[in-house]
Amino acid sequence: MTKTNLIERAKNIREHAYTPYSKFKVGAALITKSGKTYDGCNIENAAYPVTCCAERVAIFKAIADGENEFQEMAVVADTDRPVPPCGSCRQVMSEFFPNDMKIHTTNLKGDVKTLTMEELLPFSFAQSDLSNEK
Ligand SMILES: O=c1ccn([C@H]2C[C@H](O)[C@@H](CO)O2)c(=O)[nH]1
Ligand SMILES: [Zn+2]
Repeated sequence: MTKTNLIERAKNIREHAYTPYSKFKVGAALITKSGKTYDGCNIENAAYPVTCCAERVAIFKAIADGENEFQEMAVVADTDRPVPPCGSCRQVMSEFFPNDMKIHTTNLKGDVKTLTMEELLPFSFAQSDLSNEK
């Protein structure tokens, strides 16, 4: 799958975003090493903090489906600049994405900013940091 196709998938699922509170729709598309795609949109809740971002919906769908090796992700929103994933999503991404994995952040105007996982969340807290705990 090309970067353009992945971005197109993110744009399509963005239409399914459930956003009665913010009206801010986000779409994310994730491709696994084996070539499967998992798309996500943000899903809000009347209890605002319960909201789940598009990126995490896509990742959690893949994990629940038994997939845990990832290749590339695209994220899109109607923003002036390519939409920056939030801190919670960056942390979840860093749990599953290799340091050199590419994340294409984009907007409806077609601006694209591609970052590696390492660039998106440097010096991230990881499983290996827990090793001294008894
Ligand atoms: O990268 C982002 C940034 C925000 N949101 C969602 C969360 C909430 O539903 C709305 C406004 O923050 O956008 C995402 O899904 N991904
Ligand atoms: Zn997020």
